[in-house]
Amino acid sequence: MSRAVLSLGSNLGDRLAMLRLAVTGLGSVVRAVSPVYETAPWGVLDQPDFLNAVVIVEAPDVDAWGWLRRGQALESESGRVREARWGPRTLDVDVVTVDGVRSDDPELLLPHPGTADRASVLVPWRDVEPTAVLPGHGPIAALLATLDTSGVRRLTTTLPGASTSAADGERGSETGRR
Ligand SMILES: Nc1ncnc2c1ncn2[C@@H]1O[C@H](COP(=O)(O)OP(=O)(O)OP(=O)(O)O)[C@@H](O)[C@H]1O
Ligand SMILES: Nc1nc2c(c(=O)[nH]1)N=C(CO)CN2
Repeated sequence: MSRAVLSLGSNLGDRLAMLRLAVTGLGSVVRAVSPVYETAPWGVLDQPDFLNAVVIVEAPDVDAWGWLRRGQALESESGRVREARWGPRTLDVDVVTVDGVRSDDPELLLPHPGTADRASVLVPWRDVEPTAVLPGHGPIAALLATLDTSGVRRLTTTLPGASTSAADGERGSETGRR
Protein backbone atom coordinates (compact mmCIF):
# COMPACT_ATOMS: atom_id res chain seq x y z
CA MET A 1 0.00 0.00 0.00
CA SER A 2 1.42 3.41 -0.84
CA ARG A 3 0.08 6.72 0.32
CA ALA A 4 1.08 9.94 -1.37
CA VAL A 5 0.57 13.64 -0.84
CA LEU A 6 0.00 15.43 -4.15
CA SER A 7 0.09 19.19 -4.58
CA LEU A 8 -2.11 20.66 -7.33
CA GLY A 9 -1.58 24.10 -8.84
CA SER A 10 -3.02 26.10 -11.73
CA ASN A 11 -2.71 29.69 -12.90
CA LEU A 12 -3.74 29.47 -16.56
CA GLY A 13 -7.17 29.00 -18.13
CA ASP A 14 -10.12 27.92 -15.98
CA ARG A 15 -8.02 27.27 -12.87
CA LEU A 16 -10.78 25.63 -10.85
CA ALA A 17 -11.73 23.34 -13.75
CA MET A 18 -8.07 22.26 -13.93
CA LEU A 19 -8.01 21.26 -10.26
CA ARG A 20 -11.35 19.48 -10.68
CA LEU A 21 -9.98 17.59 -13.66
CA ALA A 22 -7.09 16.38 -11.50
CA VAL A 23 -9.28 15.22 -8.60
CA THR A 24 -11.83 13.47 -10.79
CA GLY A 25 -9.04 11.99 -12.91
CA LEU A 26 -7.44 10.45 -9.82
CA GLY A 27 -10.77 8.82 -9.02
CA SER A 28 -11.14 6.15 -6.36
CA VAL A 29 -7.59 6.43 -4.98
CA VAL A 30 -8.44 9.82 -3.43
CA ARG A 31 -8.61 9.72 0.36
CA ALA A 32 -8.84 13.44 1.18
CA VAL A 33 -9.13 16.72 -0.69
CA SER A 34 -8.17 20.05 0.84
CA PRO A 35 -9.97 23.35 0.41
CA VAL A 36 -8.86 25.48 -2.56
CA TYR A 37 -6.54 28.41 -1.91
CA GLU A 38 -5.71 31.38 -4.09
CA THR A 39 -2.03 32.05 -3.62
CA ALA A 40 0.41 34.77 -4.62
CA PRO A 41 3.07 33.35 -6.97
CA TRP A 42 6.50 32.40 -5.69
CA GLY A 43 9.53 31.83 -7.92
CA VAL A 44 8.50 33.94 -10.91
CA LEU A 45 6.55 36.78 -9.29
CA ASP A 46 5.23 38.43 -12.48
CA GLN A 47 2.49 35.92 -13.28
CA PRO A 48 -1.17 35.42 -12.31
CA ASP A 49 -2.12 34.10 -8.87
CA PHE A 50 -2.41 30.34 -8.52
CA LEU A 51 -5.14 28.13 -7.22
CA ASN A 52 -3.58 25.43 -5.04
CA ALA A 53 -4.91 22.37 -3.24
CA VAL A 54 -3.55 19.15 -1.77
CA VAL A 55 -4.91 15.66 -2.30
CA ILE A 56 -4.07 12.53 -0.30
CA VAL A 57 -4.11 9.38 -2.42
CA GLU A 58 -3.66 5.74 -1.52
CA ALA A 59 -3.41 2.58 -3.61
CA PRO A 60 -1.94 -0.89 -3.12
CA ASP A 61 -0.37 -1.12 -6.56
CA VAL A 62 1.07 2.35 -7.24
CA ASP A 63 4.63 3.21 -6.21
CA ALA A 64 6.28 6.65 -6.13
CA TRP A 65 7.06 6.54 -9.87
CA GLY A 66 3.48 5.51 -10.54
CA TRP A 67 2.20 8.62 -8.69
CA LEU A 68 4.59 10.78 -10.75
CA ARG A 69 3.34 9.26 -13.99
CA ARG A 70 -0.30 9.72 -12.96
CA GLY A 71 0.40 13.36 -12.17
CA GLN A 72 2.14 13.90 -15.51
CA ALA A 73 -0.73 12.24 -17.39
CA LEU A 74 -3.16 14.65 -15.73
CA GLU A 75 -0.91 17.60 -16.63
CA SER A 76 -0.99 16.49 -20.27
CA GLU A 77 -4.76 16.10 -20.14
CA SER A 78 -5.02 19.71 -18.98
CA GLY A 79 -3.30 20.75 -22.21
CA ARG A 80 -0.08 21.66 -20.45
CA VAL A 81 2.99 22.08 -22.59
CA ARG A 82 6.50 22.29 -21.14
CA GLU A 83 7.22 25.90 -20.36
CA ALA A 84 9.52 28.02 -18.26
CA ARG A 85 10.55 26.80 -14.83
CA TRP A 86 8.24 28.28 -12.21
CA GLY A 87 6.23 29.95 -15.01
CA PRO A 88 2.45 29.90 -15.61
CA ARG A 89 0.79 26.53 -16.16
CA THR A 90 -2.65 25.03 -16.68
CA LEU A 91 -1.95 22.26 -14.18
CA ASP A 92 1.00 21.28 -12.03
CA VAL A 93 0.90 18.05 -10.06
CA ASP A 94 3.82 17.65 -7.67
CA VAL A 95 4.44 14.49 -5.68
CA VAL A 96 5.19 15.97 -2.26
CA THR A 97 5.77 12.76 -0.31
CA VAL A 98 5.15 9.04 -0.70
CA ASP A 99 5.18 7.36 2.71
CA GLY A 100 8.73 7.88 4.01
CA VAL A 101 10.38 7.37 0.59
CA ARG A 102 13.52 9.41 -0.15
CA SER A 103 14.74 9.85 -3.72
CA ASP A 104 17.53 11.98 -5.19
CA ASP A 105 16.76 11.06 -8.80
CA PRO A 106 16.25 14.44 -10.56
CA GLU A 107 13.18 13.01 -12.30
CA LEU A 108 11.65 12.15 -8.92
CA LEU A 109 12.95 14.05 -5.92
CA LEU A 110 11.33 12.96 -2.68
CA PRO A 111 10.24 14.66 -0.58
CA HIS A 112 9.60 17.32 -3.21
CA PRO A 113 12.27 20.02 -2.70
CA GLY A 114 11.00 23.40 -1.62
CA THR A 115 8.00 22.02 0.23
CA ALA A 116 9.30 23.22 3.59
CA ASP A 117 9.27 26.84 2.32
CA ARG A 118 5.98 26.79 0.41
CA ALA A 119 2.93 27.97 2.31
CA SER A 120 0.91 27.24 -0.86
CA VAL A 121 1.55 23.53 -0.24
CA LEU A 122 1.76 23.37 3.56
CA VAL A 123 -1.45 25.30 4.33
CA PRO A 124 -3.77 22.98 2.35
CA TRP A 125 -1.77 19.91 3.46
CA ARG A 126 -2.29 20.87 7.12
CA ASP A 127 -6.05 21.08 6.50
CA VAL A 128 -6.20 17.39 5.56
CA GLU A 129 -3.34 16.05 7.72
CA PRO A 130 -2.80 18.41 10.66
CA THR A 131 -0.17 16.20 12.31
CA ALA A 132 1.76 15.34 9.14
CA VAL A 133 5.55 15.29 9.21
CA LEU A 134 7.68 16.30 6.22
CA PRO A 135 10.51 13.74 6.17
CA GLY A 136 13.81 15.44 6.98
CA HIS A 137 12.09 18.66 8.09
CA GLY A 138 9.64 17.88 10.88
CA PRO A 139 5.96 18.57 11.60
CA ILE A 140 4.32 20.72 8.94
CA ALA A 141 2.54 22.75 11.62
CA ALA A 142 5.94 23.78 13.01
CA LEU A 143 7.22 24.65 9.52
CA LEU A 144 4.15 26.78 8.88
CA ALA A 145 4.66 28.69 12.10
CA THR A 146 7.85 30.14 10.56
CA LEU A 147 6.29 31.11 7.20
CA ASP A 148 4.37 34.15 5.96
CA THR A 149 0.93 32.82 5.01
CA SER A 150 -0.60 36.20 4.14
CA GLY A 151 -0.54 35.42 0.38
CA VAL A 152 -2.58 32.24 0.86
CA ARG A 153 -6.34 32.90 0.82
CA ARG A 154 -8.91 30.17 1.29
CA LEU A 155 -11.78 30.15 -1.22
CA THR A 156 -15.32 29.06 -0.45
CA THR A 157 -15.47 27.01 -3.66
CA THR A 158 -14.63 23.36 -3.08
CA LEU A 159 -13.42 20.41 -5.14
CA PRO A 160 -15.22 17.05 -5.49
CA GLY A 161 -14.77 15.08 -2.25
CA ALA A 162 -13.43 18.11 -0.37
CA SER A 163 -13.60 18.90 3.34
CA THR A 164 -12.55 15.39 4.19
CA SER A 165 -9.64 15.23 6.54
CA ALA A 166 -7.60 12.10 5.86
CA ALA A 167 -8.62 10.89 9.33
CA ASP A 168 -12.35 11.51 8.83
CA GLY A 169 -12.96 8.32 6.88
CA GLU A 170 -11.36 6.24 9.63
CA ARG A 171 -13.26 8.06 12.37
CA GLY A 172 -16.48 7.78 10.37
CA SER A 173 -16.20 4.04 9.95
CA GLU A 174 -15.37 3.58 13.64
CA THR A 175 -18.50 5.52 14.55
CA GLY A 176 -20.46 3.38 12.13
CA ARG A 177 -19.37 0.20 13.90
CA ARG A 178 -20.55 1.38 17.28
N1 LIG B 1 8.48 14.98 -6.55
C1 LIG B 1 8.31 15.40 -7.83
N2 LIG B 1 7.06 15.66 -8.29
C2 LIG B 1 6.86 16.08 -9.57
N3 LIG B 1 7.85 16.27 -10.47
C3 LIG B 1 9.11 16.01 -10.05
C4 LIG B 1 9.39 15.58 -8.72
N4 LIG B 1 10.74 15.42 -8.59
C5 LIG B 1 11.27 15.72 -9.76
N5 LIG B 1 10.30 16.07 -10.66
C6 LIG B 1 10.57 16.43 -12.06
O1 LIG B 1 10.34 17.80 -12.22
C7 LIG B 1 10.07 18.02 -13.59
C8 LIG B 1 8.91 18.97 -13.73
O2 LIG B 1 9.26 20.11 -13.20
P1 LIG B 1 8.33 21.38 -13.35
O3 LIG B 1 8.61 22.07 -14.63
O4 LIG B 1 6.89 21.00 -13.10
O5 LIG B 1 8.93 22.17 -12.14
P2 LIG B 1 8.28 23.35 -11.46
O6 LIG B 1 6.91 22.90 -11.01
O7 LIG B 1 8.38 24.55 -12.36
O8 LIG B 1 9.20 23.63 -10.21
P3 LIG B 1 9.20 22.88 -8.83
O9 LIG B 1 9.60 21.47 -9.15
O10 LIG B 1 10.21 23.64 -8.02
O11 LIG B 1 7.80 22.97 -8.25
C9 LIG B 1 9.74 16.71 -14.22
O12 LIG B 1 10.76 16.38 -15.11
C10 LIG B 1 9.69 15.74 -13.06
O13 LIG B 1 10.20 14.48 -13.43
N1 LIG C 1 1.71 30.31 -5.32
C1 LIG C 1 2.28 29.47 -6.17
N2 LIG C 1 3.35 29.85 -6.88
C2 LIG C 1 3.92 28.99 -7.76
C3 LIG C 1 3.38 27.70 -7.95
C4 LIG C 1 2.24 27.32 -7.20
O1 LIG C 1 1.70 26.21 -7.31
N3 LIG C 1 1.72 28.23 -6.31
N4 LIG C 1 3.94 26.85 -8.86
C5 LIG C 1 4.97 27.24 -9.58
C6 LIG C 1 5.51 26.31 -10.56
O2 LIG C 1 5.94 25.14 -9.99
C7 LIG C 1 5.59 28.55 -9.46
N5 LIG C 1 4.99 29.37 -8.48
